[in-house]
Amino acid sequence: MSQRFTQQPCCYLAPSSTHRPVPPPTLQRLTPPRPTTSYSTEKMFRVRKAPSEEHTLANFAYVNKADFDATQIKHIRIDPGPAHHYIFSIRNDPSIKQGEIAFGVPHRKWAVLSLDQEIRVSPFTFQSSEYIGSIVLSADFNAKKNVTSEPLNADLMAREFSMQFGGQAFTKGMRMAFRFEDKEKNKTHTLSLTVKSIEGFDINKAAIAASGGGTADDNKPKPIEHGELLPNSGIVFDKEEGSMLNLIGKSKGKSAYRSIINPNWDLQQMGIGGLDNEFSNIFRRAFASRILRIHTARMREYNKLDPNVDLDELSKRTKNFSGAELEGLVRAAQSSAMNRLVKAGNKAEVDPDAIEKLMINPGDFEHALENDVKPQFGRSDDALNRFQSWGMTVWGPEINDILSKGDLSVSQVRNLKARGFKSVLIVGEPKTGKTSLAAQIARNSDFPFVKVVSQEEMIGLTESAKCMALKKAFEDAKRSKLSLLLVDNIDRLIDYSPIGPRFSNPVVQTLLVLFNTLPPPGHRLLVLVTSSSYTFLKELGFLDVVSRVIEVPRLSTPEQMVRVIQETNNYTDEQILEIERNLRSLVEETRLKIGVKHLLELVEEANESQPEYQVTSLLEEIEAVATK
Ligand SMILES: Nc1ncnc2c1ncn2[C@@H]1O[C@H](COP(=O)(O)OP(=O)(O)OP(=O)(O)O)[C@@H](O)[C@H]1O
Repeated sequence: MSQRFTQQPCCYLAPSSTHRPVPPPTLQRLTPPRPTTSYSTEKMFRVRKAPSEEHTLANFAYVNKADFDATQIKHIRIDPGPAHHYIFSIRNDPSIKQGEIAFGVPHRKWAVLSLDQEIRVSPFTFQSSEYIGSIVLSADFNAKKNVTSEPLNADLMAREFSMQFGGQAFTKGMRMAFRFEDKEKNKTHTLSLTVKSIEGFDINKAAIAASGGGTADDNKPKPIEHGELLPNSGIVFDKEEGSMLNLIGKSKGKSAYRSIINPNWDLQQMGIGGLDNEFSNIFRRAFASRILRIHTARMREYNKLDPNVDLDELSKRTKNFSGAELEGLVRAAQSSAMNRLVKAGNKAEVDPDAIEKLMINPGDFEHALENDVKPQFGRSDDALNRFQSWGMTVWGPEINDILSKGDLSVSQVRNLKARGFKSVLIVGEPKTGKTSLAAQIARNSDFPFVKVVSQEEMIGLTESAKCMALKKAFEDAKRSKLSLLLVDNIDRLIDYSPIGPRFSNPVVQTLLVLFNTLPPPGHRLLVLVTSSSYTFLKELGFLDVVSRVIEVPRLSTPEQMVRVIQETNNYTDEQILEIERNLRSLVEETRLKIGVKHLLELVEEANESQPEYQVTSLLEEIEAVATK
């Protein structure tokens, strides 16, 4: 039997009925080894809007066939700036002119693209290790007006998702819109999704391992940054933090553990047609035999560790954990296993054979990782997400400019040879989006250690305890080789009050010392600081210790304001025109300027009124700001 995949074109079994026509994605044939990215046909394109909502929902980037023929090129890579790139699947659309590339709003927000921006685009091909075994998506309603408390069936969503997007490219952090129809209830829901994590597998290595070659590691799923979705990839939905979404079903939630290969794994159905049965069986066995195997000395000694637990895999997932945190993790897994042996009734009873029956399994570690122990060191991805609750609207070139300046500081720190420390002050009026932009720079940096220091974590601390906490945050960051610390809202950290003015001198002095101390040799640190009190920081001497100042402006034109309002998806095209008309005269009369966060807050407030008054209410709120 040949180990190679056959050469016939393969097909994807399109769903028999979906609420909207989904173009059947053609799955790439698997021919090991797959070529890597080719830059030979790199071109410059201008960013445009996706022509319709349907285009946005199909999750592609759209180009003219004369530029890239989508029957030949499935995916592209765009390079909006020197430090980051994004991958999209493409479709041809005759309404897109040559030299143009169109994206829906979620994609533009994710890749921080402004309309008319010029970007470099090249064809992209995934490697054989970049097939998606499972993907975790966090979900929320795409607009407040669509919020419902009725339960949404995550299994149904997972099925729809794989039908709609099989063969497409997905990347960690990617945002997208997803519409699905609950046929039982005859309802359509539109959600916004963010890709939280992806596990990939190497289809070629797995085949080799299945026939006895390669190493044990070859057929394990591994976290990957991006990959191609197979119609049979495991799909798990989490609800976005703070979302009203009520998910039910097996495909939901953090605790849902789904095997990378489900029992009905059928390569024919996956669209990888033309394989003989023998190969399919070997392939299926290769994955069925993989499950996690972990051991810890004491537990193993007493035969309390399920042989399916895999320490190698676990150590990869916990590489940022300290010794104490690892110990805590093992203990949390133990107590999860113990809980299974406790019968809950009127009074809790422990199974009399608990000691014999106690067995710590992979699910216990999974549970402990998700719920109990989070590393002190590592990336504060959750915190960064929280700072961008409304996403990023590129309301003007100013945003790209700010992010490029941030990227430059990131590259400078990365390229420092010996030891290095740079700090960037991100200043602007209140509610202009400073923290969110700092979070975007942190996200783009891809540094292994990213931590946030904010007043929220220091509530209730005395002045000296606060100084200690700050010292510890800097020390922790300096311990890692390449770190980024986001010191959010320094004004609040130093208890600054313009009346007086008052501030905490010990905290200021501590920060000045910390900003003046280099990390140890071989260690590099970038600190991003946000503030609304430029003049005061200048008086304190802060500007002498920071390497760069980035200013975040307010929105000052009706076009910028309309763009932000439009991207909330709360208004019809007619309503947007009405808002635009009114804003034009208001801005002309009052020279109104408003921060992006402030404007988004007003949209949210206006949404609380009856639908027919929402536009009036929004305009009144904005007018009140303008005339204050
Ligand atoms: N282009 C943008 N730049 C920044 N934030 C944006 C942008 N587009 C949308 N947003 C959203 O606006 C909000 C900005 O809030 P953020 O806390 O960053 O503002 P801030 O200036 O730090 O506020 P404050 O002065 O109250 O501390 C976030 O929810 C973010 O998702």
